Amino acid sequence: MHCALYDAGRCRSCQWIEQPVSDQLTAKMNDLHKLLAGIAVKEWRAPVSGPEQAFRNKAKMVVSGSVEKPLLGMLHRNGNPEDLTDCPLYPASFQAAFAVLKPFIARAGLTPYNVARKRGELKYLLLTESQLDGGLMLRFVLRSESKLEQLRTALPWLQQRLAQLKVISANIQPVHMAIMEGEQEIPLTEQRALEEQFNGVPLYIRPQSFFQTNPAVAASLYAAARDWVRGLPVKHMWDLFCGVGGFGLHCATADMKLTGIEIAPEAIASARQSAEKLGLTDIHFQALDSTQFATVQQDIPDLVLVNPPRRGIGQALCYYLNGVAPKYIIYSSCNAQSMARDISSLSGYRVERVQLFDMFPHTAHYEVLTLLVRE
Ligand SMILES: C[S@@+](CC[C@H](N)C(=O)[O-])C[C@H]1O[C@@H](n2cnc3c(N)ncnc32)[C@H](O)[C@@H]1O
Ligand code: SF4
Repeated sequence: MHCALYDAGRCRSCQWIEQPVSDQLTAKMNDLHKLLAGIAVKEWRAPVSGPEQAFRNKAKMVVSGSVEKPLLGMLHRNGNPEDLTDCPLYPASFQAAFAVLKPFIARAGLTPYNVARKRGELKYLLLTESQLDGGLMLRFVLRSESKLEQLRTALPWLQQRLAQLKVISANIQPVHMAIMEGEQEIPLTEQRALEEQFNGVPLYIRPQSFFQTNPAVAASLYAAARDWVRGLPVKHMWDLFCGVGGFGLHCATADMKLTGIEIAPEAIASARQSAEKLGLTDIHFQALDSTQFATVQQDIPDLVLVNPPRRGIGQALCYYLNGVAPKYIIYSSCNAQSMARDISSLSGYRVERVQLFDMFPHTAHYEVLTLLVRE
């Protein structure tokens, strides 16, 4: 793929961009084979990839520059700002949105936050698009509430020009140079969630909850998990680290009991909304720590699906699973290294099937779906 910003040395985030995607896939498969070298794998499925560009549904833009001439993009290590509104990973609709957002920042008087001087208000713009209808969610990450009224007053101008904006909120992040988002989220529209749909399954995107950023590949991943689960005698399953419920909602049937566990309450609100829309009643989504939930359960399911953050599921959950021994485990991971470590801590399981999903093209990262069966 070609990226003018990469060629000009202005952004080097896509370190593999110069290699054809087929070579990238080969290198990722080699990496996965190496990480699982000590483990017998019965079936390797062919890797799944999606579009090479315009595949991201989300932009996280650092706002810098001046209020009259804001830049949306990132800061280099030396603190110099870079405008990335032309990044080819975003859909064309984002460029149109950025073109309206820049003058809006000036109209609303949202002075970009200056990291070196610790001054200014607007730190980030977070933009997400639904594939269902092109609806947009926009979040303003602000240093404080001091410009909130100005923002509210100016919003109708923005909404008139970007009719696809459905969900708008302000996130307050008072801490300097800390994680991107703060705890306080202030809704600025009545609509609080953006409706999405993968494979006919309704999903809801909200502020403060994880949502997959490559919708085409994520839809294939969820569909694969659904097909694998439907091929097994599963009447009761857990979806741990479930986020907005994508895996569980795909797998659930009217005669299956599903429990979904996720730490972020906003993600659980989305998952419950989907379950209600699907009319499925034996679905129980709860905002809890996965390990704390699991370790006090008596009713052990046929299948436990896990999709943890990069750190993996951890020793405590592995030991617990060894003890209660569900018949099947499906492990979906964005970090094959921690997944390989966790699998080697699981005893009494054979690896039935492995499939790579190229969720993060042009980088060394990938997603992998693994089915483990009790011996
Ligand atoms: C890789 S995401 C997967 C989300 C979801 N399965 C999906 O497909 O969108 C990992 C999720 O784990 C959640 N998480 C992190 N720590 C957790 C914990 N200790 N217990 C439960 N969920 C946790 C995160 O909030 C995040 O939503
Ligand atoms: S993130 Fe976007 S701008 Fe940066 S190298 Fe990749 S494609 Fe180019």
